Amino acid sequence: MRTGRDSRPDAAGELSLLVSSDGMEAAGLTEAHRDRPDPATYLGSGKISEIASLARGAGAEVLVFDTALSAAQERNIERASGLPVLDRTELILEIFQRRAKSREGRLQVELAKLEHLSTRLVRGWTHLERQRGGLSKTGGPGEKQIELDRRMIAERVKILRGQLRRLSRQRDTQRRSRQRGEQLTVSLVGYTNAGKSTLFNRLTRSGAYVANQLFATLDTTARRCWVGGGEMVVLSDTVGFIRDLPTQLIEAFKSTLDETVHANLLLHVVDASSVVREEQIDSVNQVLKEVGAADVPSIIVYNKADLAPAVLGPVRGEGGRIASVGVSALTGEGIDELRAALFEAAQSWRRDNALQPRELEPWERAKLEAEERRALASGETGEPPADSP
Ligand SMILES: Nc1nc2c(ncn2[C@@H]2O[C@H](COP(=O)(O)OP(=O)(O)OP(=O)(O)O)[C@@H](O)[C@H]2O)c(=O)[nH]1
Ligand SMILES: [Mg+2]
Repeated sequence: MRTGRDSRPDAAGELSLLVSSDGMEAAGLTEAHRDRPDPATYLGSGKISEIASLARGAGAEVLVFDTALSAAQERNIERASGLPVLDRTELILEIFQRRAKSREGRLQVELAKLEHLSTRLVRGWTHLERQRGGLSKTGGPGEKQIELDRRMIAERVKILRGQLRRLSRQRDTQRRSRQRGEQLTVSLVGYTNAGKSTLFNRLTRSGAYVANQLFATLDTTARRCWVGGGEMVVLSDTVGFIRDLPTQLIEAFKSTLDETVHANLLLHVVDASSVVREEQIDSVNQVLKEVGAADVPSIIVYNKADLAPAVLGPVRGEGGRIASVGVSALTGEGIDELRAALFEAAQSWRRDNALQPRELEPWERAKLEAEERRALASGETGEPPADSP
């Protein structure tokens, strides 16, 4: 179900991917356009009954709205249609919950869900009710119950915040020790499903989880990445962004997103084959701004060049620095140019900060050499092309 004046051609595809990423199957899709949403029901009553009968005809068990609904709107649509309703925020929260694997990830999602829940309690509507067994037909819980729920939530939120703060301190320490390594730290950012993990695996020869679903990656992983000429960078794969990322998630994922804020360089990975790639770039820049990473230098990586070959080849911008490169993380096309760009970035970062390459520990050198041997054996030299500095 899509509403509003949203007529981007890819929005339907994104909604279908979101729905399937939550383990559901889309039974049908319908659009509604309203200049101003009804404060009580979002849509008009005629439209809601139309949707309800469509949904029943298609055997749907839940209505998903590709927009944020207020607690009251949600409750009223559920009553009018007789079907449970998920709005866009809740759908994304559900997906995050499915994906969260690490302890930190689980805590972050739980916190985000509770924060969301507490906004829903304000109007005397509780989703705990749904968890307790089906839709209430009697007009919601009593004030006393709401008070209890609210107190329980507040206590749990406090505990979660404390645990997350401790984990965040650990993360800071790890990050500082990495930064003492005096290597350029590079963070992959981009719209969900752009191919960040595929690119991460290609560059670091590791096995991060890749899937054609939204938010496949929730946790941050960092690996060394050899970029040729004896130069190395530390590359992090991170959670993908999406248009209108729920603010509760941004807040809860603060420490994960901090990896991005503290990176020396961002590789902004773009699905070059998407018809809405400019909008996706804007959405990502918006989230970067919200997390305070707007000023971190970045290179745009147009990925999926196998589907959009026009993007191949580096483009230089201000001061001769590389502004964008085109690659296919899938086929490996353009990867040498990307490595060369990283090599260049690492060298100029070193120059700017008057840093010497760090003396490697023996085990690091051994690991690096093994990596290099593997790279050579698989036909990837990892060396910058001959014409680069
Ligand atoms: N054709 C093509 N598909 C690609 C390329 N890179 C990645 N993909 C596919 O795009 C989908 C998403 O890839 P991921 O690497 O999981 O994307 P991601 O950006 O890490 O996604 P999230 O972790 O969900 O944010 C997968 O089906 C990949 O196989 C590419 O260069 N070309
Ligand atoms: Mg990923």
